[in-house]
Amino acid sequence: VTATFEGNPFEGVDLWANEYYASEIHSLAVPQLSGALATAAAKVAEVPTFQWIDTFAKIDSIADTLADIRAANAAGGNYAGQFVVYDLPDRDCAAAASNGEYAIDDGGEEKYKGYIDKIRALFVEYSDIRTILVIEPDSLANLVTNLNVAKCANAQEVYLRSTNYAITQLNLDNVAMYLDAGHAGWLGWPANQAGTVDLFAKVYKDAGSPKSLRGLATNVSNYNAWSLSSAPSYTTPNENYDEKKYINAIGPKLQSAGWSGVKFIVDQGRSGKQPTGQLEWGHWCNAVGTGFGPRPSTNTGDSLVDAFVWVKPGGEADGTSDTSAERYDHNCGYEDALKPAPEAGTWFQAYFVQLLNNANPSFL
Ligand SMILES: O=[N+]([O-])c1ccc(O[C@@H]2O[C@H](CO)[C@@H](O[C@@H]3O[C@H](CO)[C@@H](O[C@@H]4O[C@H](CO)[C@@H](O)[C@H](O)[C@H]4O)[C@H](O)[C@H]3O)[C@H](O)[C@H]2O)cc1
Ligand SMILES: [Mg+2]
Repeated sequence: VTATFEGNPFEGVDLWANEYYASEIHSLAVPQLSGALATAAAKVAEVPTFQWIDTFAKIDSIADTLADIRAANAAGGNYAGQFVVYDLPDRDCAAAASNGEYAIDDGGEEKYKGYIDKIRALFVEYSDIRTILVIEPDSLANLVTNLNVAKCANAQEVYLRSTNYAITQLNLDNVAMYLDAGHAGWLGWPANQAGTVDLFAKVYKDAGSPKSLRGLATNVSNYNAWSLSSAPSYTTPNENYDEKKYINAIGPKLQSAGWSGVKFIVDQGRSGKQPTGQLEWGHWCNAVGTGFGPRPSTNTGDSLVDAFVWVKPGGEADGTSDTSAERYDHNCGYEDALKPAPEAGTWFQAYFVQLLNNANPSFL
């Protein structure tokens, strides 16, 4: 039976802790730990994180996870899956660390359609499972603030057409989608809000206001608090110094711009220590002084916010610190970036231990 639903997709289900992250922790992290830290690490593996589909080949891991969920649900469970769609051509156009497999000048737009088509086929095959998606981190946000970057300006139309393809093709009864919308320190600056609202409202309307497109995801792969009583030094002079302020600044504006039912989810996976150890708010790569944050929950206290979630799986690197690497980004060389760091998306043990030691609530 198709897992149709109304309203908040996080209500009335349990979130699945996928085997991909659990196996990273059990095979890579735990063996390097002992005593209390090893015990705490094993608990992190039980937290439901989003599974990043950052290559065409990774689509097979969606099938694995959906099969796991189907089996668990057949045994009495009521689980939903969480995935990140992340493979745009000329991906991560303003940075180097997360550049992807597809290039616009090498047929990337058509290849991306094939990527989306294969994913859609799985969600149709597993229409009995509720599936929650974050669509293309950093992409539209870069179109708001980085059209001065040649690679982003060149990618603009392809990003828009590809995003439209994704949200129309994945508009299925068992699917809920959230478009990535940067974070308070990115699109939350007053100067960036108008551009943000215009772009996201346009994308929503141009796609025909898809029923499955529930809203926006914020703070993905970043470290901001949900709600603070005072501004961390590095956030000044932005009045929106946490995600609650950012969301409540743009939510009503999006409603007025034609997205009346817009809702939000907020990544809190690496937000447990506030203030963080960042020297500059814009230093996004492997930031020091961070910890695992509030666990995924619908208990947000804010009618605009469906859930706190863990989108970026803590322990997977943001980018390599190897200055000779092709994907080396200078952001990963800053003093407040933990080093030495491996390639984006690969296991970064020292970072995992940092998050574990600084976790709030604690796993220890
Ligand atoms: O004093 N003032 O009044 C004032 C006004 C405006 C100011 O300008 C703002 O300054 C902000 C920095 O504070 C900039 O925000 C940064 O923008 C970067 C992209 O350009 C983001 O990087 C991405 O981060 C992702 C993970 O989040 C990575 O996955 C991804 O690979 C990576 O590319 C940073 O997060 C984000 O913090 C704004 O654009 C800029 O408009 C500044 C001051
Ligand atoms: Mg990144």
